[in-house]
Amino acid sequence: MTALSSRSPRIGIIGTGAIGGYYGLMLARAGFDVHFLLRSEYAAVSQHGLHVNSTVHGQLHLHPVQAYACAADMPPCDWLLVGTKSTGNVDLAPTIAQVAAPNAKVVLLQNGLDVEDSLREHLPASLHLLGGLCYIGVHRSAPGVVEHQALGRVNLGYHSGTAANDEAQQKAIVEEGAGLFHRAGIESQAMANVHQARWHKLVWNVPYNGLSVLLGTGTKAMMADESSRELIQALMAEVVQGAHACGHDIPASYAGQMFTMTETMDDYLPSMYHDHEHKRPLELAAIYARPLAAARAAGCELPRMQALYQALSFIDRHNG
Ligand SMILES: NC(=O)C1=CN([C@@H]2O[C@H](COP(=O)(O)OP(=O)(O)OC[C@H]3O[C@@H](n4cnc5c(N)ncnc54)[C@H](OP(=O)(O)O)[C@@H]3O)[C@@H](O)[C@H]2O)C=CC1
Ligand SMILES: CC(C)(CO)C(=O)C(=O)O
Repeated sequence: MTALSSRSPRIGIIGTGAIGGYYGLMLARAGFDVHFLLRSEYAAVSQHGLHVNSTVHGQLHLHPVQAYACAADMPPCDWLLVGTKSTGNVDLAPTIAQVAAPNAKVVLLQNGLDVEDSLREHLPASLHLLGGLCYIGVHRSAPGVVEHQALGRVNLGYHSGTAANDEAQQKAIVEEGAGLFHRAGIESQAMANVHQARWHKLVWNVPYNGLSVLLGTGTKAMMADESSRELIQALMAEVVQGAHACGHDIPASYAGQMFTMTETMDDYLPSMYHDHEHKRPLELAAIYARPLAAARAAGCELPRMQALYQALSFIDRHNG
């Protein structure tokens, strides 16, 4: 097992949107050396800093920000937190490779199944790749401004890299990652199986993300209507069925817990709703196409999820 570095690690945020901005700001406020890669919001963040308006922590401001418009200008980072949408993963590997210190750990803070796969094949073999499951409600309201509505936990699981055959090293890496978040006051759990953890997260994202776009509404209205409640429950049951077919046991009670949790939440617009509003591509491959294909390959058809995916594909193609 390789020894973990004792100096404070340098953290790079690749894609400073709602997720990257929130977690990056929290880590920087905890004293970590955090460097932020931005695209369209570079000028605003360089000038005015990053703002988080949080229902949990109040109004937070980070200024100045170590902000970059170009990956080549960033210093080598030990941990890279990727906060871009999964729709851009195929093109992201050169950017990550440019910023990564030797043996760096790259965490994909994204929703969806196996989002790591398309990136892994283009990354240097020496980099460790982890999945990060964010249980949080955040969105951007203006350049450099993030609204934090609820929650915040990040669950981490090892995906691939040179520790693939060394469970003890994987555990040490994942626990080191969780430790960074803990030091910033953020809940984080190590997950033994990242594929299973991604299926778990889909139980919420499959119904609510897609239906928010299709029905044009947030969770409150969906949870108040008998037809949408039935559809949500049926979609959740299909995700659990798909996970089972792929060899991942999700307890039957888990879907019920997610449903009840959403009933108690304030009205919430999932990230796919915001993507549709802003005419950005929807994360349909990660949240729908890939799980559907995995379930089908295991002999399991998920008809309601398939219908939702087809309707969303139409909407996505006509939203440009
Ligand atoms: N928002 C939420 O509450 C949750 C989101 N997630 C998941 O987290 C992921 C990120 O979502 P979210 O933060 O909401 O998305 P955002 O759209 O808010 O953020 C994405 C950011 O990545 C930037 N970006 C994209 N490509 C590049 C690039 N090549 N170089 C530099 N920057 C780039 C975008 O810049 P630009 O402004 O130029 O487009 C944007 O700032 C998604 O997979 C989502 O499903 C998971 C749980 C909750
Ligand atoms: C539902 C929520 C807010 C918490 O599980 C979430 O994680 C998401 O929007 O993806």
